[in-house]
Amino acid sequence: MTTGIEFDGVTHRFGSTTALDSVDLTIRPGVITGLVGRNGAGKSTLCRLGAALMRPQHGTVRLGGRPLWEDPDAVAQVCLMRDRGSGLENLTLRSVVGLHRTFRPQWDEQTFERLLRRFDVPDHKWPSRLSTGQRSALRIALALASRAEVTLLDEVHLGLDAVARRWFYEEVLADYTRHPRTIVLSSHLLEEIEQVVEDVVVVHRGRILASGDVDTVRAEHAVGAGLPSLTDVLVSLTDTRTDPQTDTEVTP
Ligand SMILES: Nc1ncnc2c1ncn2[C@@H]1O[C@H](COP(=O)(O)OP(=O)(O)OP(=O)(O)O)[C@@H](O)[C@H]1O
Repeated sequence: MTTGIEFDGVTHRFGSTTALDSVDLTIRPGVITGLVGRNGAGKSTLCRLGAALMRPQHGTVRLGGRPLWEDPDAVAQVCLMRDRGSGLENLTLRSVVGLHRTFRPQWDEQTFERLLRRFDVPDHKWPSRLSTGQRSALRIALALASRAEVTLLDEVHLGLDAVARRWFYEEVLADYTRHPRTIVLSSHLLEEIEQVVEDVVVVHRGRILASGDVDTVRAEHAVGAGLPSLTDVLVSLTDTRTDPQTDTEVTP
Protein backbone atom coordinates (compact mmCIF):
# COMPACT_ATOMS: atom_id res chain seq x y z
CA MET A 1 0.00 0.00 0.00
CA THR A 2 1.37 3.43 -0.86
CA THR A 3 1.24 6.44 1.40
CA GLY A 4 0.51 10.10 0.69
CA ILE A 5 1.16 13.24 2.70
CA GLU A 6 -1.55 15.56 4.01
CA PHE A 7 -0.98 19.11 5.20
CA ASP A 8 -3.87 20.27 7.32
CA GLY A 9 -3.95 23.99 8.15
CA VAL A 10 -0.15 24.21 8.24
CA THR A 11 1.41 27.57 9.01
CA HIS A 12 5.14 28.00 9.56
CA ARG A 13 7.04 31.21 10.18
CA PHE A 14 10.70 32.12 10.36
CA GLY A 15 10.76 35.29 12.45
CA SER A 16 8.60 37.80 10.59
CA THR A 17 8.55 35.69 7.37
CA THR A 18 5.51 33.50 6.86
CA ALA A 19 6.98 30.62 4.85
CA LEU A 20 3.71 28.64 4.79
CA ASP A 21 0.32 30.16 5.41
CA SER A 22 -2.64 27.90 6.34
CA VAL A 23 -1.73 25.22 3.83
CA ASP A 24 -4.27 22.48 3.16
CA LEU A 25 -2.81 20.06 0.66
CA THR A 26 -2.85 16.38 -0.16
CA ILE A 27 0.09 14.82 -1.98
CA ARG A 28 -1.58 11.82 -3.59
CA PRO A 29 -0.18 8.41 -2.68
CA GLY A 30 1.61 6.48 -5.39
CA VAL A 31 1.97 9.47 -7.70
CA ILE A 32 4.94 11.56 -8.86
CA THR A 33 4.14 15.17 -7.95
CA GLY A 34 5.99 18.27 -9.11
CA LEU A 35 6.38 21.03 -6.53
CA VAL A 36 6.88 24.34 -8.28
CA GLY A 37 7.01 28.00 -7.35
CA ARG A 38 9.27 31.01 -7.49
CA ASN A 39 12.25 31.64 -5.25
CA GLY A 40 11.26 31.82 -1.61
CA ALA A 41 7.77 30.44 -2.33
CA GLY A 42 7.85 27.83 0.45
CA LYS A 43 8.75 24.63 -1.43
CA SER A 44 11.67 23.61 0.77
CA THR A 45 9.69 24.44 3.90
CA LEU A 46 6.92 22.12 2.67
CA CYS A 47 9.48 19.37 2.02
CA ARG A 48 11.14 19.79 5.41
CA LEU A 49 7.80 19.64 7.22
CA GLY A 50 6.80 16.67 5.05
CA ALA A 51 9.88 14.82 6.28
CA ALA A 52 9.46 15.91 9.92
CA LEU A 53 12.73 17.84 9.86
CA MET A 54 10.77 20.57 11.59
CA ARG A 55 7.58 20.56 13.61
CA PRO A 56 4.80 22.69 12.08
CA GLN A 57 4.05 25.66 14.31
CA HIS A 58 0.34 25.41 13.48
CA GLY A 59 -1.61 22.58 11.87
CA THR A 60 -0.72 18.95 11.26
CA VAL A 61 1.25 16.98 8.69
CA ARG A 62 0.00 13.42 8.27
CA LEU A 63 1.46 10.43 6.52
CA GLY A 64 -1.19 7.94 5.45
CA GLY A 65 -3.52 9.58 7.98
CA ARG A 66 -1.08 9.38 10.95
CA PRO A 67 0.33 12.60 12.45
CA LEU A 68 3.93 12.54 11.29
CA TRP A 69 5.70 14.42 14.07
CA GLU A 70 4.45 12.09 16.81
CA ASP A 71 5.16 8.89 14.91
CA PRO A 72 8.80 7.73 14.49
CA ASP A 73 7.65 4.75 12.38
CA ALA A 74 5.99 7.11 9.93
CA VAL A 75 9.06 9.36 9.83
CA ALA A 76 11.20 6.37 8.87
CA GLN A 77 9.05 5.94 5.76
CA VAL A 78 10.06 9.33 4.37
CA CYS A 79 13.29 10.10 2.56
CA LEU A 80 14.09 13.76 1.93
CA MET A 81 17.10 14.54 -0.21
CA ARG A 82 18.10 18.17 -0.68
CA ASP A 83 20.77 19.93 -2.69
CA ARG A 84 22.50 20.86 0.55
CA GLY A 85 22.54 20.22 4.25
CA SER A 86 22.09 16.46 4.18
CA GLY A 87 25.20 15.86 6.28
CA LEU A 88 27.00 14.00 3.47
CA GLU A 89 29.96 16.31 3.62
CA ASN A 90 31.16 15.15 7.03
CA LEU A 91 31.06 11.40 6.41
CA THR A 92 32.87 8.86 4.30
CA LEU A 93 30.89 7.20 1.54
CA ARG A 94 31.13 3.91 3.44
CA SER A 95 29.51 5.49 6.52
CA VAL A 96 26.79 7.11 4.44
CA VAL A 97 25.92 3.77 2.85
CA GLY A 98 26.12 2.04 6.24
CA LEU A 99 23.57 4.46 7.67
CA HIS A 100 21.21 3.86 4.76
CA ARG A 101 21.60 0.10 5.09
CA THR A 102 20.68 0.37 8.77
CA PHE A 103 17.82 2.83 8.63
CA ARG A 104 16.19 2.13 5.26
CA PRO A 105 14.46 -1.25 5.40
CA GLN A 106 13.92 -1.32 1.61
CA TRP A 107 17.52 -0.30 0.83
CA ASP A 108 18.67 -1.75 -2.49
CA GLU A 109 22.45 -1.95 -2.68
CA GLN A 110 22.50 -3.14 -6.29
CA THR A 111 20.48 -0.16 -7.45
CA PHE A 112 22.76 2.16 -5.50
CA GLU A 113 25.92 0.72 -7.05
CA ARG A 114 24.42 0.68 -10.54
CA LEU A 115 23.45 4.35 -10.23
CA LEU A 116 26.92 5.34 -9.02
CA ARG A 117 28.36 3.60 -12.09
CA ARG A 118 25.86 5.15 -14.50
CA PHE A 119 26.47 8.68 -13.18
CA ASP A 120 30.20 8.04 -12.99
CA VAL A 121 30.51 8.86 -9.29
CA PRO A 122 33.88 7.72 -7.89
CA ASP A 123 33.24 5.50 -4.89
CA HIS A 124 36.69 5.92 -3.34
CA LYS A 125 36.35 9.66 -2.62
CA TRP A 126 34.86 11.44 0.36
CA PRO A 127 31.51 13.00 -0.64
CA SER A 128 32.99 16.42 0.22
CA ARG A 129 35.63 15.91 -2.51
CA LEU A 130 33.12 15.15 -5.26
CA SER A 131 32.17 17.71 -7.89
CA THR A 132 28.81 19.45 -7.51
CA GLY A 133 27.18 17.20 -10.10
CA GLN A 134 28.74 14.04 -8.68
CA ARG A 135 27.39 14.96 -5.25
CA SER A 136 23.93 15.50 -6.78
CA ALA A 137 24.17 12.08 -8.42
CA LEU A 138 25.23 10.51 -5.12
CA ARG A 139 22.20 12.03 -3.38
CA ILE A 140 19.93 10.76 -6.15
CA ALA A 141 21.41 7.26 -5.90
CA LEU A 142 20.91 7.27 -2.12
CA ALA A 143 17.32 8.51 -2.44
CA LEU A 144 16.24 6.06 -5.14
CA ALA A 145 17.99 3.07 -3.55
CA SER A 146 16.30 3.88 -0.22
CA ARG A 147 12.91 2.98 -1.79
CA ALA A 148 11.12 4.88 0.96
CA GLU A 149 7.33 4.99 0.86
CA VAL A 150 7.63 8.72 0.31
CA THR A 151 10.63 10.25 -1.48
CA LEU A 152 11.04 14.03 -1.48
CA LEU A 153 13.65 15.33 -3.93
CA ASP A 154 14.17 19.02 -3.24
CA GLU A 155 16.13 20.56 -6.12
CA VAL A 156 18.42 17.59 -5.85
CA HIS A 157 19.20 17.41 -9.58
CA LEU A 158 20.14 21.07 -10.07
CA GLY A 159 23.86 20.32 -10.14
CA LEU A 160 23.57 17.72 -12.91
CA ASP A 161 24.52 18.49 -16.50
CA ALA A 162 21.85 18.19 -19.22
CA VAL A 163 22.73 14.60 -20.12
CA ALA A 164 22.81 13.45 -16.50
CA ARG A 165 19.47 15.20 -15.87
CA ARG A 166 17.95 13.18 -18.69
CA TRP A 167 19.30 10.00 -17.06
CA PHE A 168 17.90 11.21 -13.75
CA TYR A 169 14.39 11.51 -15.17
CA GLU A 170 14.75 8.09 -16.84
CA GLU A 171 15.91 6.52 -13.59
CA VAL A 172 13.14 8.09 -11.50
CA LEU A 173 10.49 6.85 -13.95
CA ALA A 174 12.01 3.38 -14.29
CA ASP A 175 12.37 2.92 -10.53
CA TYR A 176 8.88 4.29 -9.92
CA THR A 177 7.44 1.90 -12.51
CA ARG A 178 9.13 -1.08 -10.85
CA HIS A 179 8.38 0.11 -7.30
CA PRO A 180 5.40 2.49 -7.37
CA ARG A 181 5.49 4.94 -4.48
CA THR A 182 4.97 8.59 -3.64
CA ILE A 183 7.64 10.84 -5.14
CA VAL A 184 7.81 14.64 -4.94
CA LEU A 185 10.12 16.56 -7.27
CA SER A 186 10.69 20.16 -6.26
CA SER A 187 12.24 22.01 -9.17
CA HIS A 188 12.54 25.19 -11.20
CA LEU A 189 13.11 23.16 -14.38
CA LEU A 190 9.42 23.11 -15.21
CA GLU A 191 9.63 22.05 -18.86
CA GLU A 192 11.76 19.08 -17.82
CA ILE A 193 9.72 17.82 -14.90
CA GLU A 194 6.51 18.29 -16.88
CA GLN A 195 7.50 15.14 -18.78
CA VAL A 196 7.74 13.10 -15.59
CA VAL A 197 5.15 14.28 -13.08
CA GLU A 198 1.49 13.33 -12.95
CA ASP A 199 0.39 15.95 -10.41
CA VAL A 200 1.63 19.47 -9.80
CA VAL A 201 1.46 21.82 -6.82
CA VAL A 202 2.05 25.55 -7.37
CA VAL A 203 3.22 27.38 -4.23
CA HIS A 204 3.48 31.14 -3.98
CA ARG A 205 4.28 33.21 -0.93
CA GLY A 206 3.45 30.33 1.35
CA ARG A 207 0.08 29.54 -0.21
CA ILE A 208 -1.04 26.84 -2.60
CA LEU A 209 -2.31 28.54 -5.76
CA ALA A 210 -3.05 25.38 -7.75
CA SER A 211 -2.81 21.64 -7.33
CA GLY A 212 -4.01 18.55 -9.12
CA ASP A 213 -3.13 16.50 -12.14
CA VAL A 214 -0.94 18.42 -14.56
CA ASP A 215 -3.33 18.47 -17.53
CA THR A 216 -6.24 19.67 -15.40
CA VAL A 217 -4.15 22.48 -13.89
CA ARG A 218 -2.92 23.46 -17.36
CA ALA A 219 -6.47 23.36 -18.79
CA GLU A 220 -7.73 25.56 -15.95
CA HIS A 221 -5.23 28.23 -17.02
CA ALA A 222 -5.64 27.98 -20.79
CA VAL A 223 -6.17 31.31 -22.51
CA GLY A 224 -6.46 30.47 -26.22
CA ALA A 225 -6.26 27.22 -28.12
CA GLY A 226 -3.91 24.56 -26.74
CA LEU A 227 -2.74 23.91 -23.23
CA PRO A 228 -0.29 26.33 -21.58
CA SER A 229 3.01 24.97 -20.33
CA LEU A 230 3.68 24.79 -16.60
CA THR A 231 5.89 27.86 -16.99
CA ASP A 232 2.92 29.72 -18.54
CA VAL A 233 0.76 28.62 -15.62
CA LEU A 234 3.35 29.79 -13.09
CA VAL A 235 3.73 33.14 -14.85
CA SER A 236 -0.01 33.71 -15.05
CA LEU A 237 -0.43 32.90 -11.37
CA THR A 238 2.52 34.75 -9.92
CA ASP A 239 3.87 37.45 -12.24
CA THR A 240 2.92 40.52 -10.23
CA ARG A 241 4.27 43.96 -11.01
CA THR A 242 3.96 47.27 -9.27
CA ASP A 243 1.84 49.99 -10.88
CA PRO A 244 4.01 53.15 -10.59
CA GLN A 245 0.88 55.36 -10.43
CA THR A 246 -0.68 53.66 -7.44
CA ASP A 247 2.31 51.72 -6.05
CA THR A 248 0.10 48.63 -5.85
CA GLU A 249 0.72 45.19 -7.32
CA VAL A 250 -0.97 44.25 -10.58
CA THR A 251 -1.26 40.79 -12.12
CA PRO A 252 -1.16 40.74 -15.94
N1 LIG B 1 15.88 28.95 8.25
C1 LIG B 1 15.25 30.03 7.82
N2 LIG B 1 15.38 31.22 8.46
C2 LIG B 1 14.74 32.32 8.04
N3 LIG B 1 13.94 32.36 6.95
C3 LIG B 1 13.80 31.21 6.25
C4 LIG B 1 14.44 29.99 6.65
N4 LIG B 1 14.10 29.02 5.77
C5 LIG B 1 13.29 29.61 4.87
N5 LIG B 1 13.10 30.91 5.16
C6 LIG B 1 12.25 31.85 4.42
O1 LIG B 1 11.00 31.22 4.20
C7 LIG B 1 10.52 31.52 2.88
C8 LIG B 1 10.31 30.20 2.15
O2 LIG B 1 11.59 29.61 1.92
P1 LIG B 1 11.77 28.22 1.19
O3 LIG B 1 13.21 27.85 1.32
O4 LIG B 1 10.75 27.28 1.67
O5 LIG B 1 11.42 28.64 -0.33
P2 LIG B 1 11.68 27.85 -1.70
O6 LIG B 1 10.38 27.87 -2.44
O7 LIG B 1 12.26 26.51 -1.43
O8 LIG B 1 12.71 28.82 -2.40
P3 LIG B 1 13.86 28.56 -3.53
O9 LIG B 1 13.17 28.11 -4.77
O10 LIG B 1 14.47 29.92 -3.68
O11 LIG B 1 14.82 27.54 -2.97
C9 LIG B 1 11.55 32.43 2.25
O12 LIG B 1 11.09 33.76 2.40
C10 LIG B 1 12.81 32.18 3.05
O13 LIG B 1 13.62 33.33 3.08
